Amino acid sequence: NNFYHNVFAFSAPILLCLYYFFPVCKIEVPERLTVSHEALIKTGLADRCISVPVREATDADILLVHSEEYLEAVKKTPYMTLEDLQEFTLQYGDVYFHPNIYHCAKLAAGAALQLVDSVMTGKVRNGMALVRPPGHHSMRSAASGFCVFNNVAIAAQYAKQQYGVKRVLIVDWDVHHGQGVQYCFEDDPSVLYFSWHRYEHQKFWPQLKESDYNSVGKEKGAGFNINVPWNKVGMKNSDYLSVFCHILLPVAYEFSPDLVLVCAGFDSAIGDPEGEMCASPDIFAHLTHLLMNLAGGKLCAVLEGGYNLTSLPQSVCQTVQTLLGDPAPRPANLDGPCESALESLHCVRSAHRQYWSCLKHMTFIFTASSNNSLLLSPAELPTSDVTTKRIKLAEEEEDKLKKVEEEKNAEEEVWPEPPKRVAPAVRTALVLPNDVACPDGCKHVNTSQVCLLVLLQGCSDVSGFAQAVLGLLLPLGYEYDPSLVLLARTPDSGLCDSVWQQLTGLLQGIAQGHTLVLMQVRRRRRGGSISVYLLLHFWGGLDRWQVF
Ligand SMILES: NCCCNCCCCCC(=O)CS
Ligand SMILES: [Zn+2]
Repeated sequence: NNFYHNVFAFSAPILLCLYYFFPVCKIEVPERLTVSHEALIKTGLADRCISVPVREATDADILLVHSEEYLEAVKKTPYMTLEDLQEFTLQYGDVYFHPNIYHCAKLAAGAALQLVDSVMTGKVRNGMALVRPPGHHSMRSAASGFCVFNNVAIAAQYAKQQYGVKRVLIVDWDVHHGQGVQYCFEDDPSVLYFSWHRYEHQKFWPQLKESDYNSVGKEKGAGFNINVPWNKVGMKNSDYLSVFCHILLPVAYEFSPDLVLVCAGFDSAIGDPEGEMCASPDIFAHLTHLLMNLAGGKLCAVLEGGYNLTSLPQSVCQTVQTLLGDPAPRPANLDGPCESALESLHCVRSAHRQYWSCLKHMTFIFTASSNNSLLLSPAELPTSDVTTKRIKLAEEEEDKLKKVEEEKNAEEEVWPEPPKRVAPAVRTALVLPNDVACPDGCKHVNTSQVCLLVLLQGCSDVSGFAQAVLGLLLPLGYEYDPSLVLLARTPDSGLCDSVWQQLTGLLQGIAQGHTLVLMQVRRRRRGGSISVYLLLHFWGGLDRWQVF
C-alpha cells in the first residue's frame, strides 16, 4: 500500500502536466464501444448476429482514399515522442493522436471492409461495424474531427474496385457534416453522398460554407452530393422522417444504388452533447428500415459519432434489431417538421430539382404558419430572396429564443426507454385459395394477423412511385400511425412486381409491421403466381410464412 502511495504521489504531478500539454478527448472514449456491445449482448441481439473478424486495412486499401504522404506521416506516429505527437496533432483540427491510434484506425477501416466483403459475397444480408476512431471527417491528406482514415469512403471505393459495384449510396445521419466524404466523391456520379448536419448558418463546427445545401457536387458529380443543414438544434423525429420521405428516398430510388453504406453516427440522437437534437433512439429503426428496401437489402452501417452513453447504445440496438428484420416500433410523437427544417428541406429540393426528375414535378410551398404535418402542401418553391429573408427572420427569432434554448438544455435531457419490439416467431400469414398449391416451406396454421390501408392505383414508374408512395402514402401512413396495414392488389392495378415489392417492404415500417396482403393472383402453369413467390422471397424467406 505504501508503495502505491509513493508511486501515485510521484506520478500524479507528471500525469497532470501531461494532460495539460496533451489534452485527452473527453467524449470520443472507449466506453462508447463497450456500452454498445454490452447492450447488444444484454438485449439478446448479439446472439442473433454473426460476428465478423476484423482485419487491418492494408496500405492499398487506405490509398484508395488517402495520399501516400499522409499515410506515410501517420505511419510514423507510433514511434513519435509525446512532443512530436503533439506537434503532429496540431497541424490538424480537433483530432487526438496516440501511439496506438494508427493501429486502431487501420482496424476501423479494415472492419468496414470486412463488412463489405460479408455483404457483397452474400454471407450476410446486412450488418453494422462498431468502430473507433470514426472516419467521415478525415480527408485525402488530413485528419479531422477525431477521424484518421475515412472508413466509409474507403469502403465505397473498395466495393467499386473489388465487386464492380456501379452505384453506391452513402447516407450520413451523423449530426456532423462528413466533409471528408463530400470532398472524396464530389465529382463522382457513381457515389451519391447524403448528409444532414447541425449547421446553424455556418456557426457550428466544422463551419464550412461547402456544408450548405447549395454544395451539390462538381462537374460530372453535380447533383450527387446532398447536404441538409439543420440551422437549429432540437430537431425531432418528424424532421428526420420528412427529409427521408421528401428528399433522400425519392432520389435514392431514382439513383437505384447497388450498395448502401451508412455513416451511422448517433450524435444526432437526443441527449448528445455535440448534436443537441431531440430525436429519440427508436427513429433509427425507421431510418434503417426505410434504407433496407434499397440495393436488394445490401446495407453496411459503420459507426461514426455518438457520445451520450445512454442514447448511443439504445440507438445502436434499434438499428441492429431492424437490420435483423424485426418490425420498427410505433414512432414517438410525430407532430410534423418544424419551420426551420421545412426551410432547409425546400432549399435542398430547389437546389437539386434540376438533377432529379422525382424532385422536378413535386413543388411545395413554404407555409407561413408552422406546418403541422409530415405532408407538404404543393405550390411554387420559394425563390432564393424569399429564403434569405426567411433566414434573417429565423435568425432574429433565434437570437430571441437563444436564452430559452440554453435554459432548456441546461437541464439533463430525459427520454423514455425505447419500446420493446417483440416479433412473433412466425411472422407472416398467407391466405391462399384452396386450389392453389401451398409453396413449399410454408406450414398450415390458423393464427392470423390482419391489417388495414387503402392502396393507391398506378404508380408504376419511379417518379410516380416517388410521388405517390414516398411523398404521400409513407408520410401519411407514419402520421396516421395505423395499427394495421392492408395491401390489396388486383391484376389491373398497373403495379409492376418490383414496385409492388418495394411497396410491401416500405410499408412494413408502419403499424409495427402488421401487414396483410390480399392478392388476386394470375394463374401460372405450376399454380400460384410470380408475385406470390416474389413476395415470399422478399419477405425474408419461406420459412416464416403461415398458410391458411
Ligand atoms: N474547436 C471548437 C470545438 C470543436 N469541437 C469539434 C468536435 C468534433 C466532433 C467530431 C465528431 O463528433 C465526429 S462524428
Ligand atoms: Zn458526429
